[in-house]
Amino acid sequence: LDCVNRDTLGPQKRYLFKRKQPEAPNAEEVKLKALDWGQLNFLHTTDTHGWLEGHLKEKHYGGDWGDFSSFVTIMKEIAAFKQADLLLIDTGDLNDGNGMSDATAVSGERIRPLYTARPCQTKLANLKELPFDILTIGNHELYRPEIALDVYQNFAPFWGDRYLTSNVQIYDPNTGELNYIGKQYRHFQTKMGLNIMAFGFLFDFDRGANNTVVIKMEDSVKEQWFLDALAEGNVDLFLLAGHIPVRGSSEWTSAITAIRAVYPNTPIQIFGGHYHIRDFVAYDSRAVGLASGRYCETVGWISINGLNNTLSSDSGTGRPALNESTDDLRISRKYLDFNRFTFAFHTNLDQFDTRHGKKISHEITQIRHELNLTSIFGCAPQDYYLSRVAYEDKGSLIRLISQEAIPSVVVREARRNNPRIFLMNSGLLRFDIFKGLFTHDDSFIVAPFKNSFQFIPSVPYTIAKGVLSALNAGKVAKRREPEIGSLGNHGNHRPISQLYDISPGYVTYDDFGTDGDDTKHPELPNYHVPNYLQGNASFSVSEEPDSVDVIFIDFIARYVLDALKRSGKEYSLGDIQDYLPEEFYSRNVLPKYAQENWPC
Ligand SMILES: Nc1ccn([C@@H]2O[C@H](COP(=O)(O)O)[C@@H](O)[C@H]2O)c(=O)n1
Ligand SMILES: [Zn+2]
Ligand SMILES: [Zn+2]
Repeated sequence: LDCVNRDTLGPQKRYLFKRKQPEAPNAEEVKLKALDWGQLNFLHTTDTHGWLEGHLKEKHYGGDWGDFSSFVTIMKEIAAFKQADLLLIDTGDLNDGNGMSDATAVSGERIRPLYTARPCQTKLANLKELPFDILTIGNHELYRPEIALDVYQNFAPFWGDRYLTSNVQIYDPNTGELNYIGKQYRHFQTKMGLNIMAFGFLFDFDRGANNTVVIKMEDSVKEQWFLDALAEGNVDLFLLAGHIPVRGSSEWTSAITAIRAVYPNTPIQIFGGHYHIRDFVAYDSRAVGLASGRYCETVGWISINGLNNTLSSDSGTGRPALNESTDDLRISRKYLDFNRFTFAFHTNLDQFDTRHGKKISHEITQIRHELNLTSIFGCAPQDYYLSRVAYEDKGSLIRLISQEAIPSVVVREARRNNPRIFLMNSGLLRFDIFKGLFTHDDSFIVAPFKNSFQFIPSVPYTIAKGVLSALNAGKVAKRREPEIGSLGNHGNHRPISQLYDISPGYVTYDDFGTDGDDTKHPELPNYHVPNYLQGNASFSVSEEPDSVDVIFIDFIARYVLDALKRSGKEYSLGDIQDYLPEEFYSRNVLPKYAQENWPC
């Protein structure tokens, strides 16, 4: 392959037969196990949110998009050698969460091309770097009209029938027509001859920009085009890629029910996302779903054997979807840590870089430089965690933001002495702050959104003091909380049984048990984060002022109105004013706070 550096790759047998443990790059020495390969295999990313530079401050998630490109390219070669299929899937939310994606005029405009980058010509048709087979859209591609348009005009056309938005549409600015952003489905044959019908869905999202439409999934799967697609027949496996949590989502129930009405036994493989966790669910004896985390921390792996009642030569691997099932279908799943050590191990190559992967890594460095991502606002005096410590802890990020940073930097001079409360959704905070340099990049990593501050002046305190609890009891302006058994940002939790001397990380308990994490980490603590937070200024908690200014993030305005009503007073949109005269967004709070409070 032109894109593979033959000097380092060598003949295939060098990496296919000599399985040796590559030298661990640092103290994080772990014993990984070879992956179970099947007839049909998948690698999956989701909710990358611009983290293509990798985690610069956490080595165990330190691989970048170039490393991943090399990994995927070689894994596809290994699949070809094994006469197996390997498909690469992504389930959306490409922007919002990192300087790489958000320090640009239109979020994601510099990172989306890194998905489609094809700087070397290949002799093989369809070999793209990265060679995604199916992608779908996330809610973050739809919040702002210009992002949705960029996806529609540039990203979707590149992928053709690989970019599936079966229930997401956009008004074409040139024709005024309502069109699907991508294609509705793809019916294709794999290299090894498996017939796959793929769809790409978004959860029932109602906050998209005005130029977009999301059709509820229960309606989508009743539409004629969907029924016609099912009627085409000749399907060995349904592949449903969706920006939808795999556990407990009525959206997936609708899709599985619709397919099962026509195909009671055909395997269904779901790839989900949006909750930012690792998870795997068995829906029935031939339908399973995988969620592969977030932020380029995880690469999900699935292998399937027994399709068309044929067990491959590697038929010993995998297990039935349900414990009690006697079905022939054998499935395995793994959550791989996104780092070079993992990629080297599973390609069985110490040097697994392709020329193309190196180019992508190089381009990432260039983009970071161009976007000035390493410029420094200050030095954080300690770590601040979103959910690793309790709210009362001085290392709590949500306490830092709600009690200190916002009250100190979000000030309308004319009302500086008025008692006031600040209300915000915790979902606007995306990641921890680590002690040390706090950079331009970190400011997007922690709080990427351009949400502005609004307020209702002089609300009676008797009403205002009930708003936070009314908000937390009401509709959620955040991703829905996973159910019990699947808590928090860090996956499902279980007692630690097998630990190595490595960094804390994901410890996952899913429908197949506790052996999903490729690297065994000590478990991170995980404290509940309420959906809404409040800070106060110009009065103390023991005081009862007559009235307060109620200041809030515009993203939650309608929920605040609803909560005020439930607390006893009805306000309307007309009562809401901008709090700050100039453009100042939630993403600007920490840079200003760091400049004023965190000297280096
Ligand atoms: N302008 C915005 C947009 C989104 N949010 C928060 O992000 C959550 C969704 O993120 P996922 O990665 O889980 O899709 C959303 O529920 C909000 O909490 C925001 O604060 N401001
Ligand atoms: Zn997301
Ligand atoms: Zn999402």
